[in-house]
Amino acid sequence: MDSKLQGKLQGEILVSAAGDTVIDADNSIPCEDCASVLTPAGRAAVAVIAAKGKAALSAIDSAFVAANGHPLGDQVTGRITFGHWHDEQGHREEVIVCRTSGATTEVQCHGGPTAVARITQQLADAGCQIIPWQQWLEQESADRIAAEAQIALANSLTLKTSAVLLQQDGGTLKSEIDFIASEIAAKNISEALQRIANLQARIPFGLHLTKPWKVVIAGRPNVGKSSLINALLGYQRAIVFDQPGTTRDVVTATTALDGWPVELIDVAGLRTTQEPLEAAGVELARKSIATADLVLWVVEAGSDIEKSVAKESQELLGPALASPPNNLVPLIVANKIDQLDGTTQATKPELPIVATSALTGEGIPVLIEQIVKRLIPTLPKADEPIPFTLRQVGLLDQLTEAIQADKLEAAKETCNELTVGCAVRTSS
Ligand SMILES: Nc1nc2c(ncn2[C@@H]2O[C@H](COP(=O)(O)OP(=O)(O)OP(=O)(O)O)[C@@H](O)[C@H]2O)c(=O)[nH]1
Ligand SMILES: [Mg+2]
Repeated sequence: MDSKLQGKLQGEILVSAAGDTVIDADNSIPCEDCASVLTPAGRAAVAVIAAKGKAALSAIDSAFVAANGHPLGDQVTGRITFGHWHDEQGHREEVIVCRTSGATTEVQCHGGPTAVARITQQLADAGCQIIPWQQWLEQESADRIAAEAQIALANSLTLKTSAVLLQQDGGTLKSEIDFIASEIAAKNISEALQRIANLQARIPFGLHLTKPWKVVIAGRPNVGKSSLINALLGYQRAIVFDQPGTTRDVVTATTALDGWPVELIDVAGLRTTQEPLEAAGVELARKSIATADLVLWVVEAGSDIEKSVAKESQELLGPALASPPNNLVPLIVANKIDQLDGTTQATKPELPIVATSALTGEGIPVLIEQIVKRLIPTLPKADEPIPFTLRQVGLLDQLTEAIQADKLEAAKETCNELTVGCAVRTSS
């Protein structure tokens, strides 16, 4: 597995673009009396609070007065009931309550934070543990992968990433793991290992379904990096100025390229400088490059691009760029092609270079195409199973190790752990 993923597995909790803690916390610890706000925080029209357990249900029963006059216990399961929520200070609020199953009840109230806080506080005072919505989803699920897909969907950034996650929510990944488990049971070990390897090859793609790919736009000062980020975004995000050393801070913007979420990162032009502020910018630029999924190395279009690219990549990025791991081989962009005359165009370099003009927009569609090709070299087919959480990644590694060590019972248990949700575990 690549070292970046390994680092993440050792304790980092994935954070979505919205800054929300998402899919890799261990949400499987069951709680008896608990409640959770299932709708996002904010001034939404309606909030949904789900609760389960004896303490929760008796707290709802004493605060909720149904318009049909029946107590909560007599309300029909699966049918919504209009009524009022009362608190100890005598406040009254219109709510809809639904017993969604024998054990769980949903309260739908006004979506403002005060209404939500009042109801959850009453539930907490009655002894209910208030848990995050991700934990609620996992606890209530019979299929752990479907719960993870639903959590990931809330953090999905584009229609394309959502479509892939919906596919996994619908059972594609679970069916594959179940099939692998049956192959292990039948002792078809090489087939099982091959299928696990196929899943593992799709991990880098899967983990980016909830986290944009990072693309750093790097190069010498004044080559048009900031102009390119603006051209790719379609609006003026970064300051452009005809003076080398304009960009100092790291400027980021999230967009979709061909429907895939990408964080574009514009940085200071790389050069040796004695000016402390610019040197700080160059240092930040190097740090961004080190964590990128792809680096665009921008040069000014001209007759001796090959020479300048080779020289620059050695001087400015050092051996890391000259012989990097695959994903950091930079994509060379020759910008300002509008300045080339007929002679220099005729001697365009042999290197695989994308020629652009940030000024006129020429070459930008090709650049987008090439970026996407580099980020997603093989696009999985619509119905392919794709692992998309660090928990799944870790368990797939564990599964391979168990099979290779001929510990087939442990391997079957790992398959079970991958797929079976908390609701089944706690009931069995
Ligand atoms: N003719 C032409 N000029 C361009 C093009 N792209 C950028 N420029 C000009 O080049 C100058 C520098 O552009 P920037 O985008 O600020 O360059 P940069 O690489 O971000 O520069 P630093 O932030 O200083 O590293 C500006 O005057 C731009 O208008 C282009 O494609 N064609
Ligand atoms: Mg700039």
